[in-house]
Amino acid sequence: MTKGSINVSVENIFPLIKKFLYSDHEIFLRELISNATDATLKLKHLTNIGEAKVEYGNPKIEVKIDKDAGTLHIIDQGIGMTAEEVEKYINQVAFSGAEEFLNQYKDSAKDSGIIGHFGLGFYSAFMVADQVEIITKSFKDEPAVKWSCDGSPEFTLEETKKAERGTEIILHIAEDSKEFLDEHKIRELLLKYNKFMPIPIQFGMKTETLPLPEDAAEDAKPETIEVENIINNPTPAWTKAPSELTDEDYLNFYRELYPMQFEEPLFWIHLNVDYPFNLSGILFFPRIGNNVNIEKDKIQLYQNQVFVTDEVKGIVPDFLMLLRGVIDSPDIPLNVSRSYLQADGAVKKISQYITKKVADKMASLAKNEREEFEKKWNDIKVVLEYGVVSEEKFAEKSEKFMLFPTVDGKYFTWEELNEKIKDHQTNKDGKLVVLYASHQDQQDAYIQAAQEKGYEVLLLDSPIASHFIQKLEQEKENVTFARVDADHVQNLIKKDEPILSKLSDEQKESLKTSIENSINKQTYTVQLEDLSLSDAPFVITQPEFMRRMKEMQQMGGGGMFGMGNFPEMYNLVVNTNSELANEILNKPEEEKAPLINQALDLAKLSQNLLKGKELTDFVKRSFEMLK
Ligand SMILES: Nc1ncnc2c1ncn2[C@@H]1O[C@H](COP(=O)(O)OP(=O)(O)OP(=O)(O)O)[C@@H](O)[C@H]1O
Repeated sequence: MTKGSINVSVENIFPLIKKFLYSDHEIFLRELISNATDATLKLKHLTNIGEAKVEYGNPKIEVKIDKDAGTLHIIDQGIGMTAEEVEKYINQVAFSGAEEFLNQYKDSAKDSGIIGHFGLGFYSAFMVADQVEIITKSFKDEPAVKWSCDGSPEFTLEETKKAERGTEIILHIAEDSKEFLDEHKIRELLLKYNKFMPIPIQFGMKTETLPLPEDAAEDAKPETIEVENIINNPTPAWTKAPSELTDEDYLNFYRELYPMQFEEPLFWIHLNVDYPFNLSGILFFPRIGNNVNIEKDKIQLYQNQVFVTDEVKGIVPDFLMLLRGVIDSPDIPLNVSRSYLQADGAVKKISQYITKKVADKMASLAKNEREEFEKKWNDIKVVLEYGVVSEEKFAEKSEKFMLFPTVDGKYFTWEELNEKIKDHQTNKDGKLVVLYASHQDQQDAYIQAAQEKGYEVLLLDSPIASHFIQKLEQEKENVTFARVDADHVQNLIKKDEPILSKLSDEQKESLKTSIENSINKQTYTVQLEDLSLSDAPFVITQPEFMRRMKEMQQMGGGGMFGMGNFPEMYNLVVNTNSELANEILNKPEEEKAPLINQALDLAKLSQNLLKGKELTDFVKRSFEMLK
């Protein structure tokens, strides 16, 4: 037996490891299983190239709990180690890695971003164990050895008996880490980190019911057998070529990934690239609608099929954070802080690649499966609008796939829309005015008025529509958007048409004064307009600019500073050519106010602004009038 002391300058490194990595100490299992996987894959490689003259077979990794002994075992059938290799890889290489890590990050250890994702490898075992043993037999014809270390720099190394090739790591679980002797806990960790690792992982046994033979008697009981409980799927969909997969395979994988999601994804994008970086994965578009909260079931990041995190900010562009799925790349540096990640060249390229793939997929759907794409539009528009607003590269490609739905269920691309409305909706200054509603029911009166004039009205109702519109106006020359209630329909698209007025200037002045005296001037600005006889006498409008800035501010970002808290302000458009205007003018002074108030309430009602006591009073008053 050899006794030795690990060459170490830090007096006792293990308590330090434990302390620094405390918050994330469960990763020890992932690290040890990764090592077992590497050892197995190395053997596969060596047998493939004829370097190892042994049978590769169907190796597995076994995880076992021995409650009585207080130990957790990780057993593989990989290449194993000779005494010399243990000396080299465990006593020297692995240790120097751990030491280097500690020296480098001691001071910044509180930045858990660094610690959490640092592959500390074998020595992370000491986060949960007060003694660790390695029993290993190399695939080479050499005796098995046992290494043992109790967390001090002293270790022992001796020959031992082990018939099969491979390595068994035995963790004597420390008093404060007993939870890792709990089956549920270990199962949970295996499912979290190792669900898609490439070598089968066995954890205990399970009972399987055999199918009954066809000619079985009616009361026959099916037979059951005990089989190894394999917890992972070693060949998940993203590791296969898209040509090998059917739609059903993708849907099955989605269910496997998110067992608690009962709704199917709308479509998916298979990512696969190996130059200039290596990345594979599948992104799913769930039904998003106007719900922009992401709490659970996020995109998961893997490194060679080992789960790393579901915090993918910085790697996946922001607008795609609402998607689900998997990204697997060995090229994403995990041992660095978030701010560094965002500046990393490879990571930037990955983000750009993903953006491009999503844009290409959308363009192909819009071109080849237009009808289906239209049906799904409502569920994905938020993501795409967000993409246009936040990613220049995405915005550049977006004309091919952004759709503009109308209030009556038609969908146009920008080009189609432009073609359709350019003759009728260009104003006297040569600007194309795109009309839209944000709420079909609430703005019905305005929508109807616009449609009566032959205008197309879009329905832009996503929570970020105002940001999206703002962006389009910046990008496109001579285009302006106006919500249908931004002004009286006559003024929405100003044309060079002669305006005739029935009232003289003095009459208008008197009408304006009477109205202003009867209403709340803080909220409503009276605006007299010479409209046609059939146009509504009173209409409430909200100027586009003010309203949009307020909305943008409320949604976060953009908008003008302080606008979010600005009081609501409206214009009260009064049609001077209406019969009602005439009535008001000609009524005796004391009868004007009731008439004006009733008309204002009606206008409010059609803008959904009449609420609470005002509404109750209005209804009462209206009933009185019917008597
Ligand atoms: N189960 C095992 N079978 C064979 N060799 C192993 C096993 N576990 C560890 N080793 C050897 O010990 C070395 C050190 O392992 P350790 O986990 O500390 O670092 P690593 O795997 O090289 O890197 P990382 O820090 O990314 O985990 C490995 O490179 C490998 O040579």
